[in-house]
Amino acid sequence: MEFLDLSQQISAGGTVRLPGSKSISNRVLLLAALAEGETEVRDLLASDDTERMLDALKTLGVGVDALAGESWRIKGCGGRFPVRQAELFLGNAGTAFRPLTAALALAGGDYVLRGVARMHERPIGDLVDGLRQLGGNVTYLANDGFPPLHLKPATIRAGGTVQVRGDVSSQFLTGLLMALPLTGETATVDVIGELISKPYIEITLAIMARFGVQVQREGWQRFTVPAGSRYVSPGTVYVEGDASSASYFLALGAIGGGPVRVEGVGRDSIQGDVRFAEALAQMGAEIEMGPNWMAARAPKSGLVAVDLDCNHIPDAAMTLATTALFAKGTTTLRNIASWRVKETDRIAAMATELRKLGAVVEEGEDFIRVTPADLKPAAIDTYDDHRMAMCFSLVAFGTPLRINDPKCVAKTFPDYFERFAGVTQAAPVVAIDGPSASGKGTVAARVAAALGFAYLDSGALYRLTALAAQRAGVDWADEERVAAIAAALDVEFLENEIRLDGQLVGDAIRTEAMSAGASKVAALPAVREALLFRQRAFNTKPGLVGDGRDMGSVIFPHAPLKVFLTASAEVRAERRYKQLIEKGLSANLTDLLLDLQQRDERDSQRSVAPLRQERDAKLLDTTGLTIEQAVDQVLVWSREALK
Ligand SMILES: Nc1ncnc2c1ncn2[C@@H]1O[C@H](COP(=O)(O)OP(=O)(O)O)[C@@H](O)[C@H]1O
Ligand SMILES: Nc1ccn([C@@H]2O[C@H](COP(=O)(O)OP(=O)(O)O)[C@@H](O)[C@H]2O)c(=O)n1
Repeated sequence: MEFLDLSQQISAGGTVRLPGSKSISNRVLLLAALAEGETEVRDLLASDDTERMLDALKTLGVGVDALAGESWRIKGCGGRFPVRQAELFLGNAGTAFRPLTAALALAGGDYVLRGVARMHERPIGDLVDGLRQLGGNVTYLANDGFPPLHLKPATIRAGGTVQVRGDVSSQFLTGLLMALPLTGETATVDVIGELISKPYIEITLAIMARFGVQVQREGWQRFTVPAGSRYVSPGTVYVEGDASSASYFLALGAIGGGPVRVEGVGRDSIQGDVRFAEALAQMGAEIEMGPNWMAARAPKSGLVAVDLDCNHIPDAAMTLATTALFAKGTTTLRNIASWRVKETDRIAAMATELRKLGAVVEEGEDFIRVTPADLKPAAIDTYDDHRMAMCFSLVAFGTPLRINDPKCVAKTFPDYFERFAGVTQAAPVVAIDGPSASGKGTVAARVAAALGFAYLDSGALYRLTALAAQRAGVDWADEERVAAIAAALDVEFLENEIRLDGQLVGDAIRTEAMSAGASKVAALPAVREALLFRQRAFNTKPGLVGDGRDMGSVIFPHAPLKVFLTASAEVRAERRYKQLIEKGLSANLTDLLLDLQQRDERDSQRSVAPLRQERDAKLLDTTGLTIEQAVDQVLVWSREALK
């Protein structure tokens, strides 16, 4: 599985131009297709969900032309799709599936609508019931109440009243409302139960109005589409930036110092999720807003927990769940039952993954309660849910972490992690690589102490793996079993000692036998893979000095300073000889030189992460240098690079 490892972050600040809103993009595309006349849609969101809608419209015979940038020209079909029989695949795009179901059921053709497996688990029965009340001929192709669906031509009962439940997904009401003008008659929708996510209905009504259809609304219970309503292109439509996407960056500002400014949505937005900013303000964040922008910064006294009804911001509320990890006290997010029928069961997913990090979480049918704790590194699963991936990126302010399947963000925000990197600053790494006994460990430990950084002796992990394998009677060449041992190593790095399975092993791993064993197990790709995240998890604040063979090439490729430390083989053999003798271990200079040359050869020639000087690494030959001189040089470079 693909993954993305995030280092611990130190600060956040800067400006992000947001991608277009998903909710607005897909509504505008559908209404532009149903309208009379051509519509130019500017700043459309480029993502999986909008691609599903664009593909569907093309399949239905609607003229769809890509213009420069993220602009599209849609040739409206005046309420009648040219293609009368088609099979559509809509992925996991709820904002495409629900409204298209409604529009196509009333459009009088023969259509099959399918999605990915998760889409087939997301309820649609309430919408289908509404469409059947109008005479729509809709059949379930698998399970009752769920996609896939077969829509057949039907005689639509014009006029009258349709009842639809409002407490499962507001997208049912959105779908019905957008489709009703196709009947040409007066139609009224009565909402049964409390209508959730009302701000999304406001978006629907605002966009319908933009295309010339005024819905009359009595509270949130009754909506009437007048007879003779028809969609007419307004010419050009600009899609606002995505307010849900804004939530991650505002939260970054609130957690990481800020200010982080988002452009594309602001005070004048029609999206309900802009009210996420109010929730963040309640947590103490300092919020500023203009017509088309918002900015957040951290409060001096720190964020505080909230107890909040989140019905009006169901998507952005997820961002509060991970922001809560940085707030004092226990945060409770209420009235979020709709999370359970989204891309995944978001309450369950959120609780499971937060617990992996050490947070204390309580979940109920329609709420989640999060109490912060000392966060520990973990690999976070994202459940093919873009928002899970984006929410958990915030956790990097508390601990390094791994995000599994990070590309799921493509649903709404394909370059999210690049933008994230653009406004955050990671804890820096000084990467020191080089051959055996070049002085890496000595120099790295002293540089770390001088900078106040943590120190990673990566070679020790390979030595520990070799020792643990030997103790378990596992051959150093048995890749699978050695990798399993590496993955499960129970290690504790103390000030000047190392514990393996509770026992002190500082000297046991330094013997020449273990040097040879380490270099053998280090050549096994599965072993290196197993130790990858464990090493990256050392990248905490304020920073890290790591030494080894692949610190700069594989483990920390973005390290602001990479040093390649070396010395002549003879000098290195002498150094190692002295080191061993001082430790009271036996040693033979000739054997040491030979062994070291063999190890250099094996480390340089292996297929994975071979020892070599990276192009962006600075070379330091310590053959004629004292330790102090070597340390001073690396410190000079560090101060330059970390400025
Ligand atoms: N100029 C120098 N720089 C670093 N170490 C040196 C230097 N001169 C001698 N040494 C000694 O060399 C030995 C090997 O260094 P070490 O840090 O263990 O190397 P490595 O981690 O590269 O295997 C140590 O005993 C160290 O004190
Ligand atoms: N990042 C690293 C560190 C060590 N190693 C391997 O582990 C062995 C022991 O590493 P070490 O740094 O403790 O060895 P010395 O340089 O101290 O001799 C090396 O010979 C390498 O084969 C590696 O492959 N990658």
